[in-house]
Amino acid sequence: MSMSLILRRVGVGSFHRILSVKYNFKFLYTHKMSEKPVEYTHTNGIESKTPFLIGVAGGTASGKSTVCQRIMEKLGQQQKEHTERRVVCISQDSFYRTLTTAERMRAERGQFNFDHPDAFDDKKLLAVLKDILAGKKVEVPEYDYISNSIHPHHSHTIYPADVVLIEGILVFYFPEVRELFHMKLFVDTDSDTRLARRVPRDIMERGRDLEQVLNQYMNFVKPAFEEFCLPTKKFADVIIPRGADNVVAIDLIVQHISEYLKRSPAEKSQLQYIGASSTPGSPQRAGQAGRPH
Ligand SMILES: Nc1ncnc2c1ncn2[C@@H]1O[C@H](COP(=O)(O)OP(=O)(O)O)[C@@H](O)[C@H]1O
Ligand SMILES: O=c1ccn([C@@H]2O[C@H](COP(=O)(O)O)[C@@H](O)[C@H]2O)c(=O)[nH]1
Repeated sequence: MSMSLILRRVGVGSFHRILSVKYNFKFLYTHKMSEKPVEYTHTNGIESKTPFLIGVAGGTASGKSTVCQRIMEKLGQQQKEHTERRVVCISQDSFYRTLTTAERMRAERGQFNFDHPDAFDDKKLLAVLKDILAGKKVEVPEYDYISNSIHPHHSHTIYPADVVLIEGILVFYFPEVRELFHMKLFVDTDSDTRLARRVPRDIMERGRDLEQVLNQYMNFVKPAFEEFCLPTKKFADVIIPRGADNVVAIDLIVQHISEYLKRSPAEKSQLQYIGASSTPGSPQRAGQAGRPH
């Protein structure tokens, strides 16, 4: 079923309760020619493709990873060997920068702000995304939340794929990174729910105690969400209320990706309309006001 047919069946009114789509729904199903030519690169004499890059932002514990996992599952990608996957997912947390000794000591006491843009190595993230767009195989570090640092021995090899999802609290914060995305999703889960999910997750999976989690949340996570993450919601093309609970929204996104995967390479290159071209504040739209968040 095509996206336009789904829209007609669901009805535009109901659709807006399922997810919010910026400007108009056309973005999801209009085949607009890319303003940037799609680059075909050659690695070892093999033509490789430019993948469709999807940014997934949202507050901590909003369900970004779970939404990406659901998308991968519904597309039957989780069961595949890594080398065979057509859709892959990367976390921005893999791009936390290495802390100085003093910062590491503050982090151990829960006094380092991991929610501030300065905590990330945005240049490295940008370089890796550019390599991915160039069709290269890349190594992505694994982040260890217990030692608050990149794991010294573990990394993930990301093989060239058709669709790459990048999820993280600040993936829309850095303009150069933001402009690389062909589609931007914002997982919009209410903050009480997010805190209620973060507390058990950080205690069970990230080695924290209750007092530490609540102090970090009040001192850093909540203020930084309001200052740095929430304002980036205006850059999203699609807003997903309630995260992974929003099965209809996830199914619509899955449908869009499946249709993309069925296309020939030439059709794909035409479908790679540039998300940045519809982004308020991007060079192409300088002077136009962004939608308030
Ligand atoms: N819809 C949901 N219902 C219940 N628990 C959820 C839901 N979505 C996520 N969670 C749980 O909440 C925590 C945070 O979810 P996660 O997807 O890791 O969020 P994020 O990637 O945004 O930090 C995890 O423990 C996850 O299992
Ligand atoms: O060493 C660290 C690194 C990060 N955090 C917190 O993690 C979240 C981002 O991850 P989500 O999966 O999106 O929740 C961020 O809010 C940091 O506060 C950490 O606690 N320790």
